[in-house]
Amino acid sequence: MIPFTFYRRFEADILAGRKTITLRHGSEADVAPGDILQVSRYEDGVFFCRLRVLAVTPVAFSALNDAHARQENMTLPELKQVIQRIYPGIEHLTCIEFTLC
Ligand SMILES: CC(=O)Nc1ccn([C@@H]2O[C@H](CO)[C@@H](O)[C@H]2O)c(=O)n1
Repeated sequence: MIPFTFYRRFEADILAGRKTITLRHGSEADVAPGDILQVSRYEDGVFFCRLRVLAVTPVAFSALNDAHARQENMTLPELKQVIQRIYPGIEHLTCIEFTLC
């Protein structure tokens, strides 16, 4: 089981199945299809679910599209703004697609 965190503001969307991908950079993206993620909130470490990784795909920031945004339950401008805040200036991202266990 791989420990993994999300900001707490995404907890409800993940538990409801409205958010089915996350875009990560560097060692945070070190997962493979079939891995089980033990997911807790970044802010307080509270466990809230297990996720199974379905796919791991490289994606450039400039190639993000409406399909990515839909899977994040955001608009594309919202998603780009969120990512620019978390990973300023980073072009190389990894899209991790998941499902609730
Ligand atoms: C807590 C932590 O370690 N890191 C991150 C990094 C990203 N994300 C979310 O994934 C999507 C694309 O980046 C957006 O919805 C982000 O807000 C997150 O929740 N937590």
